[in-house]
Amino acid sequence: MKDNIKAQEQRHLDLVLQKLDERISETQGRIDRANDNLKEAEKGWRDIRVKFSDFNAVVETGASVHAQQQVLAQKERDMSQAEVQFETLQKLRGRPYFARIDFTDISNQSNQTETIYIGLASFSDNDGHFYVYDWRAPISSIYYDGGLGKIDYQTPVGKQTADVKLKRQFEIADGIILTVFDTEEAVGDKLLLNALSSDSSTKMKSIVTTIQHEQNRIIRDTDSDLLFVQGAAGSGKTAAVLQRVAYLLYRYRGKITSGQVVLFSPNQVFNDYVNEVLPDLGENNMIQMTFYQYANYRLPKIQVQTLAERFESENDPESVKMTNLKGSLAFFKAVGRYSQKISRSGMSFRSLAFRGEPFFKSEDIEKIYYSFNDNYSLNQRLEATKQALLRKVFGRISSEMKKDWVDIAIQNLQADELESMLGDPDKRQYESEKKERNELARIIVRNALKPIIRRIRHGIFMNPNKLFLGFLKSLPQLINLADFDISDQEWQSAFEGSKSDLSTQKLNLNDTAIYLYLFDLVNGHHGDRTIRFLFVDEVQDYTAFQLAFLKFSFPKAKFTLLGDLNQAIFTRTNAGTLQSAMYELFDPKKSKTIKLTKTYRSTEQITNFTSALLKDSETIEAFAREGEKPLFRSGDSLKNLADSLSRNLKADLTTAIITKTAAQAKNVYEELQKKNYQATLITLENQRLVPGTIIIPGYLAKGLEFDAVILWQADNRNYGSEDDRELLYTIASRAMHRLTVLADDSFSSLFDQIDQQLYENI
Ligand SMILES: Nc1ncnc2c1ncn2[C@@H]1O[C@H](COP(=O)(O)OP(=O)(O)OP(=O)(O)O)[C@@H](O)[C@H]1O
Repeated sequence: MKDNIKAQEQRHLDLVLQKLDERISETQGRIDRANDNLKEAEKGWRDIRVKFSDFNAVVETGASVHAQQQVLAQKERDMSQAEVQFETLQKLRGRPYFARIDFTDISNQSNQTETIYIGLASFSDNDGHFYVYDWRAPISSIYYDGGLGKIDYQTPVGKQTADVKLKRQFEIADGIILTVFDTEEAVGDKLLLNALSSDSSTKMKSIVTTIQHEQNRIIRDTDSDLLFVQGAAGSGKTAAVLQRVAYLLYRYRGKITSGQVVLFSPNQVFNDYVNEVLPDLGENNMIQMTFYQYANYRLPKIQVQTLAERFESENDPESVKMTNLKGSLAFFKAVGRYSQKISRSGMSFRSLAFRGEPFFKSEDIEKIYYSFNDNYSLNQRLEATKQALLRKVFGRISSEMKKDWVDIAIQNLQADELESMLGDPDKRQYESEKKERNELARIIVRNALKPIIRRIRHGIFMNPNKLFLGFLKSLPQLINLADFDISDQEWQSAFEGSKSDLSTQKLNLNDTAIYLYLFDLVNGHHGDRTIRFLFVDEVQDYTAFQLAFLKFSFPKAKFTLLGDLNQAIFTRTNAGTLQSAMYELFDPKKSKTIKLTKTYRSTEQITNFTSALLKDSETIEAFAREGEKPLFRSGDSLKNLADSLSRNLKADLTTAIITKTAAQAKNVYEELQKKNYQATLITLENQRLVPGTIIIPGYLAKGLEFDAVILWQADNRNYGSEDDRELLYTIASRAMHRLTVLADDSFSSLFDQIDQQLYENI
């Protein structure tokens, strides 16, 4: 019976492949024709006569150039459409579909059973018969959402119901059906187990064939302005979010592009790790950056604290208490209040000099700034000040022209300078020498004034550093510090820290967000309104302030925040606080939280162990995939490391040795080199993952996964305080198949709470 089904399905597959082949050769023909057309069109340039003899000739030339450009653009569009289609067809050729569903559409009240096949993209013939449905099509949702029987699915015109009679899954390779199985579940565990048992790779893979019901809710959500996803390590948050981007680009095709979607990721190594998923799904990558990159791009002249500095600096200027304050929504609001105060007084200015002399003193600019109507917004005030200053600058031109420095400048002019100012000497016609001198003087003065004009136009007469420090200084009047358990003295010393940082053009990450927000408010910036969807991965490492600032900076974007509150290695954010802060910023009616409790990355043994490491953790359910218990090995770490590495090598696993700091990683690397052991050291964000053994500090391993993880020197020296628990959990949960914990002597007491049955001590 089963063979019979397989044979029938193979016949159907052969038919689809034949249709695909036909379409591929048709498309190849279109590409060839489009190519010929393009070449032909390019020849059109030769027919354009460039004429500048009179005005009409110039207009005529311009019109022909424009027409030629239009023709070329159209041909290029034809060409690239054909190429995109060709690529999609080629992808389908390898594996046209992965599932089949038979159902009756209850909403239609028709009793006819329909059969659809689901794959990476839609494929239909010219009569509109669909051989394959895109996994993102509304109807495809029923594949992910349930077993057999009645299932609702959302379409752009509302909810529909289908009665599912058959769900069939396929494994296909090179045009041959390897396995067929019918299932009554949403996505059969067998298929999922196959997907999860495979080896890790340096690039994340797509999960379209095995998306789980809860993940599908995340992927297809279009109602929420704020979608908050809380999920344990390895529960597929990142995977879901990447499929979500692909889904949104499909759902809003023609309305949004990948350039209107931004993903804030934990570090650049991670950016590199995930950057093939969307192209594999036939979509372009969204914009991806870290918060540090964004801040750095906004403040090119200031050295923003890097990830390594933030994690490794021994004398971290910001205590947890201070981060709680500076990262709070209350602080964010205080910046807003301060900026309103600024419309009455307190703005800081810098003098503008001209030829070494003050042109505008800061007090003069201040007087102008506050001379306008009280109800001017900060933006209007700034614009009005710019206009007033520019008027004064232009008003100075004629008096400046009479000055001696101008005469000297004229006398020193070289012939070529003179020519570039006044044009060809043979064609110059001035009534008098005086007129010629005046013309030269005007040009010289205008040129000399250019820098000051530019500074005025760019608002460089404001002093953002002073403004920022002024704000910090007056904070005790804006916020009750005691609510954050901070004394005036502690605040004063934090203020001194920020002041001294700024004197060397540096800012820590808390201060950066504050500085930028205040700067944007006083400059009347309203953020980037083109971005429609914004994702923040590892949101637990952000403060409420940073998130509120992102909302301010991308006011038209719908937010999807993904986090695991058990992995808060930077902020030690309290779960509830971050979530409730976000609910305060968005309309609660348009906000949703989805929890993912099942984890997929690690074997059941590893997940049980890592969950036991947590205190008051959210529910974590392991996916049933068998493996070894984690191994604890104490004694000579280097010897144990070599043993563990060779064991993993025998099992064909790639291994990450994860240390606490970059310095330790470097040390391990040097030791391995002495033993001629091949490994790659990753200590900088801009490095890429490579196959084989890697050595990496924990904070750069965020969001990544490896076949095997060796946790380096997991003793009390490295992980001695409660604050290290999240980091330890984050590192251990990177392991897919095997976890080894090493310590020279005794293990960190953070492991004490774990039932000894859950690991093996050797
Ligand atoms: N539905 C699924 N089908 C197949 N594989 C899945 C599925 N969901 C998740 N995975 C796999 O599980 C692993 C972990 O997923 P992912 O990295 O998205 O988790 P995460 O929640 O972002 O984890 P972390 O918070 O630890 O970074 C990945 O290898 C991913 O491909």
